[in-house]
Amino acid sequence: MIAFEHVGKRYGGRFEALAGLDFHVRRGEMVFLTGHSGAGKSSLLRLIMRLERPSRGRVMVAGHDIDRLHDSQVPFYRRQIGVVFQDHQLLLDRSVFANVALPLEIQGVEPREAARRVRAALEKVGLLHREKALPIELSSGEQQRIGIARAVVNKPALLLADEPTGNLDPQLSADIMRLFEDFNRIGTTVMVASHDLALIARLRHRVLRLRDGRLIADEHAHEVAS
Ligand SMILES: Nc1ncnc2c1ncn2[C@@H]1O[C@H](COP(=O)(O)OP(=O)(O)OP(=O)(O)O)[C@@H](O)[C@H]1O
Repeated sequence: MIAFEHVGKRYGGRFEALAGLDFHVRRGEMVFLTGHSGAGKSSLLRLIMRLERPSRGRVMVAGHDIDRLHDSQVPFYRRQIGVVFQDHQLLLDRSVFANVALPLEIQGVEPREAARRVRAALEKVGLLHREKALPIELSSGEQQRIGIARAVVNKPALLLADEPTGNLDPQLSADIMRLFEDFNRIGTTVMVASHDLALIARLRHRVLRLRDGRLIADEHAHEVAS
């Protein structure tokens, strides 16, 4: 699903945020990405989303070198990736329903079909009963669930999350990670950047560890546990 081949990223021509990255993520895998602040986790995710382009090497997603996508193909490409941010980035003056519907609205999905898909996504994150609420009326854990519903409403093959539990207490963080596991179980490839080492260790998935822009460990569940 994802292949990094000797990938490097420089910002402003001098600073190397990522260097010599080589790894593969198989379709259907769930992977954590960890490392200190500034290690390059967000940069790596931004390369996959093609919000940034590599200074070196190739980023392959679903068999395509995404650097070779024509500008006109990029919006279509991005729509196939669900993205969850730490601060969920919900529109505060729109209902829960409208927030989750937004990606479908942008694509021009027919309203009845969109409503069906929005409700299915809300049901998966356990918040169908809050569809009329405004984001401000929800707890931070619930807001993050809405962010996840919006990310999956398109049924993306790939789900990326950048510190999705950054602001949540341990119990809510575990609940959110369990949701990612649910989507992974139904076939979605999931990559979650997180610095919550205790939680990551408990969940027993593969862990890619970055330090100063380099991959210093690629640990599979059995190695993490031992
Ligand atoms: N657009 C940019 N221009 C210049 N430097 C950048 C840019 N984006 C990131 N960097 C730098 O690249 C390095 C990696 O940053 P990145 O945000 O990818 O790390 P991170 O592991 O996600 O950190 P954090 O957990 O703090 O978000 C940092 O030193 C950062 O300052």
